[in-house]
Amino acid sequence: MSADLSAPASTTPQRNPASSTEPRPGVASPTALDHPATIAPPPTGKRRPSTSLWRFRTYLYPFRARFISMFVFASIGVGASIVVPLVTKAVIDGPIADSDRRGLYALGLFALSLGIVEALLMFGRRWVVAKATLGTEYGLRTDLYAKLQRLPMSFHGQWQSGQLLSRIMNDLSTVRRFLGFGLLFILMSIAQIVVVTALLLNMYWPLGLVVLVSSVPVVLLCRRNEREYTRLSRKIQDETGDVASSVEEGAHGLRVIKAFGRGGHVFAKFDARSTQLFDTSMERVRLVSKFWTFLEVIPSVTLIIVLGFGAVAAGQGRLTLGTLVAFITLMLSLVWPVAALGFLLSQAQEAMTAADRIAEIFDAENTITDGEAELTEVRGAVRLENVGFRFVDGEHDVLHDVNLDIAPGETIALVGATGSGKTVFTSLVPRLDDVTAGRITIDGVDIRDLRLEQLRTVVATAFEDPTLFSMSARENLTLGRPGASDEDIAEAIDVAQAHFVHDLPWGLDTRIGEQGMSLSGGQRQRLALARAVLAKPAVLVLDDTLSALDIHTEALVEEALKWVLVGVTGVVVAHRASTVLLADRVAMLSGGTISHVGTHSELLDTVPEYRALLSAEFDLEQEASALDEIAEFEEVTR
Ligand SMILES: Nc1ncnc2c1ncn2[C@@H]1O[C@H](COP(=O)(O)OP(=O)(O)OP(=O)(O)O)[C@@H](O)[C@H]1O
Repeated sequence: MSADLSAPASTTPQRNPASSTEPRPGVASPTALDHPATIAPPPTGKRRPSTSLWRFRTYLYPFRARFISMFVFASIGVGASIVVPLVTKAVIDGPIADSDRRGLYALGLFALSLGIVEALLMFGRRWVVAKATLGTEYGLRTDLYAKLQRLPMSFHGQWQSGQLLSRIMNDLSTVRRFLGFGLLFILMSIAQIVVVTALLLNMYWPLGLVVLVSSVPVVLLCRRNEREYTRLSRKIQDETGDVASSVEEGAHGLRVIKAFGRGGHVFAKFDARSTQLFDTSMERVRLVSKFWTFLEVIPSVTLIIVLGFGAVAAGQGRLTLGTLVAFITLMLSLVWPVAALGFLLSQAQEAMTAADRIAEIFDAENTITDGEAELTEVRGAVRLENVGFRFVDGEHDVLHDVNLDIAPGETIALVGATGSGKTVFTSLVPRLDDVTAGRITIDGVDIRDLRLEQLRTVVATAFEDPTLFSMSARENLTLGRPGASDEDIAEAIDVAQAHFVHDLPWGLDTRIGEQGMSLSGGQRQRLALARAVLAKPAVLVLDDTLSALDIHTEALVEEALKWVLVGVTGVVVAHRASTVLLADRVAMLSGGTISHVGTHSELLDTVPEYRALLSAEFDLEQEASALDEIAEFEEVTR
């Protein structure tokens, strides 16, 4: 008997495409577990862990035939292993005592057949169980990933991605190991202990009683260790998540770490977390070692007692030699189930805490839920009515009383100081976050009433921090419109001035490195911009997408954007006068609300704060163009 110790594969979490993921056929529906909770659960669970594991039973249903076969095979196998000592007894007390050669062959053949049946059943059990447990793990993992995709940005802001990674990989594997191995053997061990003890009592009750009494300290010890083992298991699982977070942050932030020469500092932090994990794991090993030692001692002591009393009883003729041999063989067959029970119960505890950690994600409140309304003809009129927003853990509103009417086809430039809430504003339109006050409508329909899939087709967003996925440039581009034609792709590339993709080694089929790190910041932004443009939305939201472009490329992209924004309702976060000029009107964010709306020249004339904001940018532009001139001069004079 061997535990399945296959190491879980690792993966890197990436930002979500906004689409929801449909459950796969043959896999339990995610809604089976998607109970909305009133508040997001804390990272450490307070519920009874066994409840979480029990909830996941629906994932076993598609494989019930296999699980039932597994139990049937295992039960027959255990039955066969119990019958063999009884046959031995019959052989010793019958054919051997009576020198009956034919009887000896018959019983010997029977015992041999039992052994073969047992081996075949073990093979059958392993074969049927593999698909069932891997399928259960697959179903759970798919639904967990789908749930993560549906959860709002506020959830992902609160959770470390390493913790999510450790739950979706390690904890799920722990649950799978328990379902495929631990649970079966706990039940089989208990059944074997009960049946064999009953047989022993029936064979010769005084010795049976000795065996029965010896199980009392085992049960007591299991109960005593249970709480401590659960606590340590939970701690180890949380600390594994912390280590995964360190690795993930270290890998993503490697450039910053190297640039600041903080490798030693970051390593020390990682080392501290790893050491903590090592210490807790050792603490659990110590607990288990003490427990096991005790469990190993009990059967040995029992065996000595049984052997002593058994020999005396056999000498006095109170039991036959065959019965004594069968008694001892049966009793020895209990050593493994009794000793394994401790390990199996620990595995059960571990699986329960793992299930608890997984349930915390399933229980997280999905605040961004699908509406039912559908826009038949999209015009793209966007209206914000008394909109307010506060982060879940925030103490004050980031936005309040925001009112704005954007006509179909109109472009609004959103201008405001750093931290004034521009990014928050842009995240509210595609419902990456939901307003906490007021409402946003598109063509008069509250966006919370719209089907999310339609909303995110109507609204396309390009972010300040352009996330690219580990896939080809083409796949990255067509994320929002998978069926886009080559002409559409070429047009979007043209608009976003992303022609550099054609110079990549395999052109559009070049795989962009993890998080697009093999591209420059400006290239990534242009690709992300092309992605948003390609989606052909009615409402295009650009959150400072021009910030990483040099002045010349920015001018080219801006020129192209003029054409993109024709006939599209646009919200463009702008820092520079040149970007503002793309818009029909400017909305200025100040003090958490839209303080002024008007044309660029109106605001320049009447709002000193606006003037100050843009002139600061103008100064920076002047500085940048001066630097460009110096660079050009150096290039020429080199
Ligand atoms: N997850 C969060 N939890 C709490 N507060 C946040 C969170 N994210 C942003 N904020 C706060 O919300 C405010 C608005 O942030 P936002 O990113 O929208 O500013 P911004 O105008 O886009 O700034 P910038 O021009 O620098 O990009 C800031 O004060 C910021 O600190």
